[in-house]
Amino acid sequence: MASSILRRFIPRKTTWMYGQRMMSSTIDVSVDEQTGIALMKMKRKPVNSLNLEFLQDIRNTIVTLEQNKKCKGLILTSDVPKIFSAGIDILEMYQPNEERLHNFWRALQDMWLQLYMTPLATIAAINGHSPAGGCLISISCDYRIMAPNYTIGLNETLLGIVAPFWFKDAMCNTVGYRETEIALALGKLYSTDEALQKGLVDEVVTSEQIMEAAQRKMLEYVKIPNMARAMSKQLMRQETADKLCSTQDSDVQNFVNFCLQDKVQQSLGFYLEQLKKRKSK
Ligand SMILES: CC/C=C\C/C=C\C/C=C\CCC/C=C/C(=O)SCCNC(=O)CCNC(=O)[C@H](O)C(C)(C)COP(=O)(O)OP(=O)(O)OC[C@H]1O[C@@H](n2cnc3c(N)ncnc32)[C@H](O)[C@@H]1OP(=O)(O)O
Repeated sequence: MASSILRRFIPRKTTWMYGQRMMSSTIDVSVDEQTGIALMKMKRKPVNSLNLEFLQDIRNTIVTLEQNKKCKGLILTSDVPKIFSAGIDILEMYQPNEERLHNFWRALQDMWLQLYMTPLATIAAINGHSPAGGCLISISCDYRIMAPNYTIGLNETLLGIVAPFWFKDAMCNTVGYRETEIALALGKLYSTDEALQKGLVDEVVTSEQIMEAAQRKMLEYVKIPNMARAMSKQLMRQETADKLCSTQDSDVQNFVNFCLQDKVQQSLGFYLEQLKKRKSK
């Protein structure tokens, strides 16, 4: 069901499958073949930040699950306490190797296209903070359930960087144009309650209840005839995905040019310093 454009990219194999379990160093996946529901836990310590290899692993996992005829739905969550994902690994953008920077952004694009357009039903069980790239993963799922007392949002401007148009589009499709405009300008990180109020997440339950709630909601999704559900998703999302598909190379070049600017490097260095200082307080 994912567009033929997406099928062109054959990902590197780094995920191993043992029966109904798949393992890599950063991801743990199990598939319940009775219900057709897969559970993917991100476990790239300390904060599930998204580096090149982790992005490839996430994408490979989705591709492998799509090929499993028994799998209909995917629940994404974190195995790292209190953090869903800290977003892009800032060290990929700070003082980068230019070739790796190209590959990194391409991997982020490809992971996003795979997740956003997957015919699998997807639910994010957001059991921790979810800034920037973490928010992107969440809003790319079909449904979001979040635990209380965490934050989520596209906070890029706080780092002196800009959310690319496809982050913006995914956010607009979730909370609407005006809310996205405010959120991007201010680098807004929403509390769980605010996120629920704005429709950035669909449900709030305690951390203890989140997996049960995700399973319950997923059963609703996988009960719907598969092809009809997947085609409805495609109907809603294809236009947004195509916008990136048709400009992937120039988007990579824009990103690389942007990152290599002295001002951007200074901002990223400053932000990393603040993160370390915050820790030592
Ligand atoms: C017109 C437009 C033109 C051009 C545009 C073109 C292109 C666009 C350009 C750029 C787009 C980039 C899009 C970017 C997306 C992103 O995702 S950027 C990342 C944003 N993420 C954050 O801001 C999160 C920062 N982290 C935190 O807030 C906290 O760490 C946390 C709340 C997630 C967790 O808090 P704690 O549990 O207290 O943990 P610590 O803060 O102590 O962190 C532990 C450890 O991890 C390091 N770390 C944290 N986050 C990151 C990260 N994202 N990347 C790398 N490293 C991270 C932190 O520094 C600590 O390290 P150590 O001190 O232990 O070494």
